[in-house]
Amino acid sequence: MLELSRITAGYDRRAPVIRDVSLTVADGEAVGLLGPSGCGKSTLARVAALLHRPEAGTVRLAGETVRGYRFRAPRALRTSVGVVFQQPRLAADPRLTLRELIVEPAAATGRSRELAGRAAELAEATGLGASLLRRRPHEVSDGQLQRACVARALLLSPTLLVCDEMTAMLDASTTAALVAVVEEYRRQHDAALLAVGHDRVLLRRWCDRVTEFPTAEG
Ligand SMILES: Nc1ncnc2c1ncn2[C@@H]1O[C@H](COP(=O)(O)OP(=O)(O)OP(=O)(O)O)[C@@H](O)[C@H]1O
Repeated sequence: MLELSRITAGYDRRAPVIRDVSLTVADGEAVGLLGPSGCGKSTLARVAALLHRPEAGTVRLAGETVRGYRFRAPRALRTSVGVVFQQPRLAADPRLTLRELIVEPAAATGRSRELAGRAAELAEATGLGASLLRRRPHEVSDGQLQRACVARALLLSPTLLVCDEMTAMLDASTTAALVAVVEEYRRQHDAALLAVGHDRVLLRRWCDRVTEFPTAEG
């Protein structure tokens, strides 16, 4: 599903954050990625989600070699990856209601009407009732906003989910609820998962395999 080969990436060409890192996630597999703060896990997750162009190395997604990142990535490839970030407040457009936030990826592909029912199902699965769906990000808690971000990430039925510290700012019950939603989605769609985090116990429980950064693969 995802093959990251000898990736070098960062924010300053002279001082890359990650050097020569490789990682593979098989079809339907859940891989946990652990590592100390600042080692570059989020940077690698952003490369995997086609949001950050590496300086060197190859990314293959669903058998295709990735040549463009962000808006330069082909839409079909971009929408085959769902991403959930650590800080929902930075990821979510503050002007949108939670309902609009969930359905926005469909609007970008002209499929809002077709996917309205799916958006409602995902809102229900993530525990968001009608009154919360009418609110904007500043009117809900971090946990409620993260529920909407998970629903949004699943809307276009991705075959790979990248969860970057998805549960870092959540309490135990919201963590359990959102991990259960992701797992149910993966069971139904046979989707793969790359879960980045600090919580070894959670990742061991959640994933088929947990790897330390830099990965054993290189
Ligand atoms: N947009 C950016 N511009 C410049 N440097 C950045 C940027 N984002 C991250 N960095 C730097 O890159 C390094 C790796 O950051 P990254 O967020 O990938 O690490 P991480 O392992 O995910 O950390 P954490 O576990 O604390 O989230 C850090 O030194 C960080 O300061």
